[in-house]
Amino acid sequence: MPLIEVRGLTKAYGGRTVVDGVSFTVEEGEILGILGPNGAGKTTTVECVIGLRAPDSGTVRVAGLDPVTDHERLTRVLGAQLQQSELQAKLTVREALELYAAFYPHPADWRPLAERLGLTDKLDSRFGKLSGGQKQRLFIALSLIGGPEIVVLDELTTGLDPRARRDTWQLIEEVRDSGITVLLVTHFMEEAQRLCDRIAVIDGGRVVALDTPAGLISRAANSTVMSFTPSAPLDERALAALPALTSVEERDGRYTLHGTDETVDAAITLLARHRVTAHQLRVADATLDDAFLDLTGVSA
Ligand SMILES: Nc1ncnc2c1ncn2[C@@H]1O[C@H](COP(=O)(O)OP(=O)(O)OP(=O)(O)O)[C@@H](O)[C@H]1O
Repeated sequence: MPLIEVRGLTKAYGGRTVVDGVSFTVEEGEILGILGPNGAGKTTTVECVIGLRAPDSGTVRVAGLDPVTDHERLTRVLGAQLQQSELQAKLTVREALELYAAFYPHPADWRPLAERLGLTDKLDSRFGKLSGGQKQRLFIALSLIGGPEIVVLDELTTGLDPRARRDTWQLIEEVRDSGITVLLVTHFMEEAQRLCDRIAVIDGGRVVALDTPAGLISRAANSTVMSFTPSAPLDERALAALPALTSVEERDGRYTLHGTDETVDAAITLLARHRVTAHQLRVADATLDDAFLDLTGVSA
């Protein structure tokens, strides 16, 4: 049985539908990513999963519980870090951990948690004085303190420098490896590709694709990109007739072909037949970014 099950979720604000029949499941032990352009309905969806908002229609079950009517029991199995989480600036890290531990009947010991998250030497620092990365580590600790089976992380690494972001990714992997199921809202393609077992792409309040990162990439219309500078002029008509070619551009004598592996094989054969050398030949796979652009029409 999936740990999270969302079926036909719909939510409107002031008559405007922003989540429109969203369905997905999150299986035990996986990291499911929710990816989508600004205003796609990601946060609203996640707020329904954690019981902060009631759906207009559809059902949400988390570990078999209704997040709205079973909210009390839900907090024992689900921890959350929300977008733009804040704490009082004067609260120390230790005070925050103790305060959150007091919310739960059987909290995890916060000391090893703080140790694991590299917060031990920050226990007496005030929240307002922490760096962005330290704040995020504290929020991860706070989301784990109740000993949850599931954590929901919304835009966890927004605003972090690349180093802090990578450290946070490693922490999330450790959380998953400890057996906790993760629902992750993110804007970052690299983050989604690295961390997520599956990704639900949401656009305009609907799930437009749900697949593994590799599965999404293979759906991109232009799954392979080849570029080269030919040693002699090319027969453009022969190029345009290459199989599975979706576009060809020429700029300052350099050609870029979008297509599939079949296009690349045929282009190489064509060049060889005409005894043309392909200088600075580059062949690259499409990225999750390309797939996202294809699916949503918006660049990440
Ligand atoms: N409380 C609210 N009242 C009215 N409209 C809202 C409210 N919360 C969100 N919206 C609107 O609903 C739409 C979806 O917002 P939501 O925050 O769920 O999207 P998102 O995908 O998380 O966006 P972002 O990536 O920008 O955080 C947006 O157009 C937003 O302006």
